[in-house]
Amino acid sequence: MSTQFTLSGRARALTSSAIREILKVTERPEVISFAGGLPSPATFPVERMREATEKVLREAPHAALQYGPTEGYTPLREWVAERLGRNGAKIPASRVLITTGSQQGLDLLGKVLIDEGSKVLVETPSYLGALQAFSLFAPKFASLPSDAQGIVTDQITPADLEGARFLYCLPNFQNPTGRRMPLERRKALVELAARAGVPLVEDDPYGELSYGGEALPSLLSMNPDGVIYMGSFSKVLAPGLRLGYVVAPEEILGKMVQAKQAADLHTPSFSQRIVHEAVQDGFIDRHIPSIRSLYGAQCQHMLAALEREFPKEARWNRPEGGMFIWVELPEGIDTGALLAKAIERNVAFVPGAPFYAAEPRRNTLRLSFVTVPAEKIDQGIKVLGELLKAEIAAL
Ligand SMILES: Cc1ncc(COP(=O)(O)O)c(CN[C@@H](CCCC(=O)O)C(=O)O)c1O
Repeated sequence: MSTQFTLSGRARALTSSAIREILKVTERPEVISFAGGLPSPATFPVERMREATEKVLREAPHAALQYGPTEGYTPLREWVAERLGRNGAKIPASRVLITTGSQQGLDLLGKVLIDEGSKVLVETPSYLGALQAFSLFAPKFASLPSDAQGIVTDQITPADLEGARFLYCLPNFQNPTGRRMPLERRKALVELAARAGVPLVEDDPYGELSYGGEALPSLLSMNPDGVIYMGSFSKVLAPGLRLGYVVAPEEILGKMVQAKQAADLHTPSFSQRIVHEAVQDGFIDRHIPSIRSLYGAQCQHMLAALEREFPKEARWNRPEGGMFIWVELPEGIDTGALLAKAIERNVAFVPGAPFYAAEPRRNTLRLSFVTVPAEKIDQGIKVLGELLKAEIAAL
């Protein structure tokens, strides 16, 4: 009798991350990948991390290799709270939970806030990793009207907000569109959500990657008791550390801690202590300008290549920070089918459809401009331009 595995209904409903699936293909060195939001390896502070690792193993080896508290390494929680405080959000360290990447924060939020059929408000489009994490709990997504500046707050009605468990948004350099929500809309969104009693979930892994260096106030800073904030070390240090954090009012955070206990007990002590050591003495503030400068140059390089190589019918944004350019093509173009042809020519991107909770616009695609060097951007965009011109000619 062969072993019979019976999948749970939840497992049967699981789908793969389009980004993760494409990344399997892009491991071939000849592939020029604009797919994953993988930070440029040139930004990884290798020497700093080596020194921090050696210091941690010299000064606190047993604590670094031992189990630790689910909430996280207290000095790191305090560092996060202090840094957010300098950016205008006065919150106690007791509201900070260190997570295994901010992606785990999305999973924990789903576990704690979503029942089957719960109404969850999202942007149009939104981060596919969040849609995937939340979908595990079978919510009823409601996509909010959005434009080049994010959620169109003056089109939100009380009926939109009625009964929503939370509203998930990315005000800074949004994934996948690269857009940034202006101050007036941030204030309006916080006001609308507070009046309706709907929690805001502010996902902010790219907040410090503004090319101009200036920052707009976080939603968290405007209403700490009504906003759950998520941050990450992935884009300002390195994603392989798998270190992120969630900031939430104590009642919710306590439930996320319980959910995390059941998931992984705690975030690796080793990573937390190394990162805490690495970020001392203002290292992050000295390090981030070099990332902004590189990504700003990469962005300008890709924009020039798009102007040069893409068909005149294509439209795209001009981001002021972050890692992504969002391309819209004529109706009838299916970027899912286009990806297969692009991969045959060793170029990869993420088709737009998986970023939509409903009514996917298949004539869209996301390009990450930070991961490959400038000359590869030229080569890859030239190939995509040729493929797009052929597709449009065949419409
Ligand atoms: C809005 C938003 N929220 C959370 C995450 C997860 O970042 P971490 O877990 O903190 O590394 C991300 C990272 N997303 C990247 C990386 C995904 C990498 C991958 O799936 O391999 C992307 O969209 O390509 C994000 O953009």
